[in-house]
Amino acid sequence: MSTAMDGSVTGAMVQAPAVRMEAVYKHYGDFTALNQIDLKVARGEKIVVCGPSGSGKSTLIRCINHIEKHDEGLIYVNGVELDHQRKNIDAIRRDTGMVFQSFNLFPHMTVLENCILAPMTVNGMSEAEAKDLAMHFLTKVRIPDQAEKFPGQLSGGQQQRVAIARALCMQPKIMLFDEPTSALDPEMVKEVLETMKKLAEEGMTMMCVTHEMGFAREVADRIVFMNEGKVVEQAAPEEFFKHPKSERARTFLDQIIH
Ligand SMILES: Nc1ncnc2c1ncn2[C@@H]1O[C@H](COP(=O)(O)OP(=O)(O)OP(=O)(O)O)[C@@H](O)[C@H]1O
Repeated sequence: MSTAMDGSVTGAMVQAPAVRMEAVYKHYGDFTALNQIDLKVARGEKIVVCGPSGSGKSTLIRCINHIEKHDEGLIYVNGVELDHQRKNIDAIRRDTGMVFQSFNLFPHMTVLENCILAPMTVNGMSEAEAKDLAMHFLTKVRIPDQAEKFPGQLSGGQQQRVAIARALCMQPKIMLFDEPTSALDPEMVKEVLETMKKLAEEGMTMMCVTHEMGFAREVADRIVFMNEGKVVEQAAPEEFFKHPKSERARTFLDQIIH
């Protein structure tokens, strides 16, 4: 089986892509934040979404698990349509783990309580099962010893790893990251990127909005470059960094790569 640049899969077994967006628009009043987005992400693919501030990167990610509602076009997650009647929203949310810049942990709950909440309330797991699962993922992100602490007692990097573990506890098929390291002190960035890299190596489908171009080079199968609500170009990292096609991508890369 092989993956084409547009995210389609060729070979014996044809599966629906992890994400398919067709002519997607998102408007805020008169402002068009997403302007005719056509994008496919194959299962197992790692996509880095980059582009200037305000280009629509967060909006794109947020539309995929319906934190934002797209206005026009079609979005499918693992072949299931994200319909405006919201019939499939719960299933799609379960399939898409989301990690935000600001961690979004409940401050009054311990790390473990943060991690077991959704598996128990949404997936109907018993407390014992949910705790086992949470400890498994807290071990994976290398902070099992922090399980009884409150988020405020942890470093930013540790809080973000809790957020990743919490998302993994829902056993998602796709992980969506929205600038997961941009609120962190520089020394914390590496540990979060290492965690993400490990997930990538294990075959997780990932879409990451990030300015971490070293991570993009190393981990991404494809870079999606956005400007003014559009996907302006997409290419494998070596191609994108060496030969960006658009003037806007060249300027962007000049600004962020020193
Ligand atoms: N809730 C909202 N109401 C109105 N405008 C919004 C809203 N959310 C986003 N926008 C606008 O949509 C545009 C795209 O925003 P978005 O956050 O997706 O950009 P971005 O590329 O992720 O930017 P950044 O890199 O600065 O986070 C911006 O101009 C932003 O001001």
